[in-house]
Amino acid sequence: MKKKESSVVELEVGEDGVAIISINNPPVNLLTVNLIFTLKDRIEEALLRDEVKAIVLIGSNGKFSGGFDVTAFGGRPEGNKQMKLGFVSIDFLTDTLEASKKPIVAAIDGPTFGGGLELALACHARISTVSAKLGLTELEYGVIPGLGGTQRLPRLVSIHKALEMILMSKRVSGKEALDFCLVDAIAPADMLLGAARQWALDILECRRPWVVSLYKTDRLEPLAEARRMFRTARTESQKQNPNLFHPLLCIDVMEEGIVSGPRNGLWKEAKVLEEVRQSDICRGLVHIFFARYRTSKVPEVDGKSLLPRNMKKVAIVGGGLVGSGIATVLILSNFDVVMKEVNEKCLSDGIGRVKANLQRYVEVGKISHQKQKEGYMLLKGVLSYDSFNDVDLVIEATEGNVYLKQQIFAELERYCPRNCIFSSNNSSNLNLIGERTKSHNRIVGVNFFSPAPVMPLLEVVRTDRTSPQVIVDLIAFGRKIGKTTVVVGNSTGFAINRMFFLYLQSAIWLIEHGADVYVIDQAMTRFGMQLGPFRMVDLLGLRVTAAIAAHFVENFPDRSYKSRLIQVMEEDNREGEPNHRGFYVYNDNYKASPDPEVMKLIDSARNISNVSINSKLDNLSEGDIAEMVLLPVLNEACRITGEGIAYKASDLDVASVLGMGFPAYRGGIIFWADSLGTRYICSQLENWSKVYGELFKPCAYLVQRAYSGTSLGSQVQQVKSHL
Ligand SMILES: C[C@H](O)CC(=O)SCCNC(=O)CCNC(=O)[C@H](O)C(C)(C)COP(=O)(O)OP(=O)(O)OC[C@H]1O[C@@H](n2cnc3c(N)ncnc32)[C@H](O)[C@@H]1OP(=O)(O)O
Repeated sequence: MKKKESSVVELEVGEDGVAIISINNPPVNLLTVNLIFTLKDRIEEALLRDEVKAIVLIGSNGKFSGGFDVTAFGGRPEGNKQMKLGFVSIDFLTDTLEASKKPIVAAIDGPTFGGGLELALACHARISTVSAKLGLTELEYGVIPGLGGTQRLPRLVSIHKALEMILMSKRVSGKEALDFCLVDAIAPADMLLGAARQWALDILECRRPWVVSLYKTDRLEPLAEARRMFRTARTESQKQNPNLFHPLLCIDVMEEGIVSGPRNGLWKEAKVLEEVRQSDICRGLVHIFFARYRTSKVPEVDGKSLLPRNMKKVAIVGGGLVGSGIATVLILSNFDVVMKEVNEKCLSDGIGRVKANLQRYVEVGKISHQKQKEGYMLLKGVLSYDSFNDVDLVIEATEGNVYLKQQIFAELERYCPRNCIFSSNNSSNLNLIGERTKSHNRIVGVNFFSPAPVMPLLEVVRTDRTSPQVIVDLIAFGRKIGKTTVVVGNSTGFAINRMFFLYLQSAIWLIEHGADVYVIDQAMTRFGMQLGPFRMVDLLGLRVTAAIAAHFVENFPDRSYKSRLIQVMEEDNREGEPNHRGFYVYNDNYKASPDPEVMKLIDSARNISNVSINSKLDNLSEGDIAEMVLLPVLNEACRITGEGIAYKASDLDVASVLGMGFPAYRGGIIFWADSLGTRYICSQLENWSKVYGELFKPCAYLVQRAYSGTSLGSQVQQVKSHL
């Protein structure tokens, strides 16, 4: 065998005349402009060499390609190479690779996303392993498939399926891909190369079809139906994300290819890609993509030398709403779970809630009956700590006071193994909770957000004594249960609840001073928040909200706005979603409708607090509302950073997106604020605080950043945590 190597793309010609071209750019074989040009050289070389009859394209180490390196997106194009990116799809993929006179087959294993899958789509056949993961995920980064994916995918799998895959950035397994003809055959990983090789020779010898995806038409729907599908897709996309324009441009590009022919579609794709990759939306989404990776880099925790311990069994103390939600998450991730309660009744209620959660998942098709059955087997209910002798982690999720929690932690120390991690899911001070133990190095906060099975964030709270090993273990634990972990320092409310509280405070302040509940919620969802503040309170439940509020007012009396509204609503028997009455009323399917009665309750709260309506606040624009609600949240985020509770500003971006529903395409609360500028924000808050009071007063950290003209996202000089 003759072998020619380049650092990132290798070419090797076998005795059967099949050239194996292998992408070799660890860890996930990302594509860069340079790599693509090298790949083009290798393919041209193989096409020129007489002994080469056919070509197989593969990725090294069982990973076809994680797609294009998205660091290239979100900024200005740099130099000529970047400028060529959009045109690679025509010069190289279409006119060289797809038009080649020798058959080219993609051998697909592992991640095959974005540009990686687009490379494979331009080949004349695709052989995959069952477990490979394929998808055109570009919309998640604010761009569109730019290497021909908008044109080839509909022609291979139908317009209907392509729209679904591209607009939802849907990832499918090799097995699913075979079912709808995205791949031509499946092979076991150790036989993949051989199967692809044979397939390429079969094409050459006319035993298999030589398919040029770009010109395939047999799977396309008739034109009138296609137009209807594009129209529906536009309407749906606008309904779901009215502020995003790149999905609409993507649909335009797909339609162009169907109506005016694929070559025109390719040119339009190239043009649109250049446009969207420089947009603010792309910048925000790429920022969040990398910020999520950075959350696992925690000061004084060496993630390279410390290996996470394998956790298998978790105990949960408390089977209430929160405890049973956490138990559900863990069971679905195959952990053995021990749930402890204080008496038979509470225990059977707790277990009943977990079972109801699993049953609901079966009904909506999220899990199979088999998985439900396995879930039941993983859960054990207990009334004593006796079966805690082999648990790896305990999560305390009770509603008790600090004294009761101290007692629980003292018991844990008696019954659990020496390496077991003790954690608490609440906003109390961890140093206080662990006071009656000698286990401070393994005490940590593990905060899930409600509803635990749905919310993708895990907040891990570290005290000054929590060991780095515990942090490494919990980051791995978070990954295993499908959550992104943000590690923060120990303080009242930690990070996410502090931001959430301000979201609520500023909104309540506005309605008590004259703004309308539903106008505020609408302004915030139009800004892009997943839920307006009042809809969010209903989802969380008024009882939980009242508890968070009381905690804050007690701990931050000088800057808390002391409203009686939540209390007045509770007295009116409003629990939020749990009893279908809160700021909204809910039908049996939890569809929310405004409730005119709420106005009367707001009036009572105003009377109790002696607040009068300010006519200026009646007529705020949606943009003004968004700023008046969110700048106090940002102010709190600045305090959290300034106090050293958050280690990186970008951690709060991730926390705001995953924990509060802040729009990812605005890059998170800090990234968004930097787009407004610290001087502007500070002067807005200063003006409001003069008229409206302490709630709006900019904190010292923000004032200092505004004064020095430094962005909030730039590296924080690490302030010592106030622990
Ligand atoms: C022009 C084209 O149409 C546009 C495109 O191709 S858009 C890009 C589409 N690609 C994707 O959506 C893939 C995104 N990546 C992933 O889903 C996962 O990384 C993966 C499934 C490929 C691999 O997962 P896994 O093996 O767990 O590795 P993971 O830890 O995630 O990533 C390894 C490193 O690669 C980086 N990385 C992964 N995908 C990247 C990408 N597309 N761009 C830049 N960096 C990327 C990660 O940041 C990480 O860096 P770090 O080690 O410095 O933290």
